[in-house]
Amino acid sequence: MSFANIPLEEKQHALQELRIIKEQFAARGWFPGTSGNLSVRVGAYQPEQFHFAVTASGKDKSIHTPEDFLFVDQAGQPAEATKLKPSAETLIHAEIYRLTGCGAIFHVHTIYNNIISEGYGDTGYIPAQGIELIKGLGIWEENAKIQIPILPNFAAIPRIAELIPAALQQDIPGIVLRNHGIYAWGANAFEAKRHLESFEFIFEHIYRSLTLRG
Ligand SMILES: CSCCC(=O)C(=O)COP(=O)(O)O
Ligand SMILES: [Zn+2]
Repeated sequence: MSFANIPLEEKQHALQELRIIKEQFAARGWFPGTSGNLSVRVGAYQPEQFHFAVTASGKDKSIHTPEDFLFVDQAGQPAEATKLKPSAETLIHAEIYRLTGCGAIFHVHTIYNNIISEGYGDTGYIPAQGIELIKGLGIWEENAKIQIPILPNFAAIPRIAELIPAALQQDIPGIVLRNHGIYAWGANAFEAKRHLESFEFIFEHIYRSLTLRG
């Protein structure tokens, strides 16, 4: 489906969803120093052709402006004429969409995801078990044991993107960049938000449990 053929109402709905999520996450302090980026896919999905709305790069995400979002294609290139620059990490979003066909991807930098990803960075994954919010990831198995993948935080985003296919864990809707932040996704914005909140709960739980035990 070409970008022009995607109904205007669907595009406006995606922008409205992003605006609300952006406001909610900003209120939690989840976009320090302009970090973080958000996207919602629009139109039909084929691995080789799709479109999504993404946050513009370098904006203060705690305020709303008419220049907060733009639409890009599967290669991360603007889908229509604009002076806006897509997020510097758009290629990571594009690769996750290509591999999963998901509907929304949210990326935030938090103290907990940074500290925990550094602590387990050499292991390559964050292990978690016995934390109720694992169910928030859609994993309902009793006492499930999960491994959340960690990728190196290369300066070159294409170098990170090319590691994603091998890093993806079936049933784990997230990837962490070491000492950088998390990407969480879902079939739609509601699910991606639930997954992101669940991951962040898990990271804080691990951090506080380790601190308590000394
Ligand atoms: C200012 S934090 C460094 C860049 C980053 O990791 C990030 O999430 C924000 O980049 P964007 O281009 O999406 O504003
Ligand atoms: Zn980032």
